Amino acid sequence: MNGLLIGRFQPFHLGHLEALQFALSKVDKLWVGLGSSNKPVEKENPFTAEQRKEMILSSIDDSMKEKISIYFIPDVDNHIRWIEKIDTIVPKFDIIFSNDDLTKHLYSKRNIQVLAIPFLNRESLSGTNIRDLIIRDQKWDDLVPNGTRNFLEKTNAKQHLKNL
Ligand SMILES: Nc1ncnc2c1ncn2[C@@H]1O[C@H](COP(=O)(O)OP(=O)(O)OP(=O)(O)O)[C@@H](O)[C@H]1O
Ligand SMILES: NC(=O)c1ccc[n+]([C@@H]2O[C@H](COP(=O)(O)O)[C@@H](O)[C@H]2O)c1
Repeated sequence: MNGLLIGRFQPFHLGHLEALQFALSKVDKLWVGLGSSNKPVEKENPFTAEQRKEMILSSIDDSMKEKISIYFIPDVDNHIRWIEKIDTIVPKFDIIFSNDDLTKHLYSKRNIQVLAIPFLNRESLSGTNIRDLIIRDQKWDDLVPNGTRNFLEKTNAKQHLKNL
């Protein structure tokens, strides 16, 4: 069985890692969709799709890499066209992993199971919170995997975020 999990991963954090592990406990192959791949870099979307892919690949081990493929999913002005667009980008899948009501609704008319993802420590583990901690010079590095931490440090993400 194949599954799809779409997220923004701005940046890829330990909650996202847990979400991928949860999804992989249900499917053999997981397509990870990097949402808003066509959005310009801005405060809420500070990292490009290529950079988010780098964070994910440097944060997961080889056995996970074998089961995951990453795809770029652009935003589209119409939701129906968005899921049609996804069909042209990712291979067939049986399950979509999402906590988003709109995504659940969009796929409810198809023969695709929608599974909710259990949240891990959601108060701390959200992209919004981590971006905010980085900007405010607060401790954030224990909320992300090593791959993401190294990426954010080497690219001087603090300054980048402050400049947006
Ligand atoms: N703490 C968490 N534990 C488990 N799953 C999570 C957690 N945070 C996000 N997810 C899931 O990961 C997927 C991608 O989420 P997304 O990229 O929107 O992250 P986010 O941290 O909520 O982002 P932001 O705060 O920037 O909106 C979604 O399915 C979301 O439900
Ligand atoms: N019409 C659209 O382009 C459309 C609809 C729903 C979600 N998305 C994208 O999917 C990604 C994940 O969204 P949620 O965090 O709302 O599940 C985001 O990048 C979001 O922009 C796009």
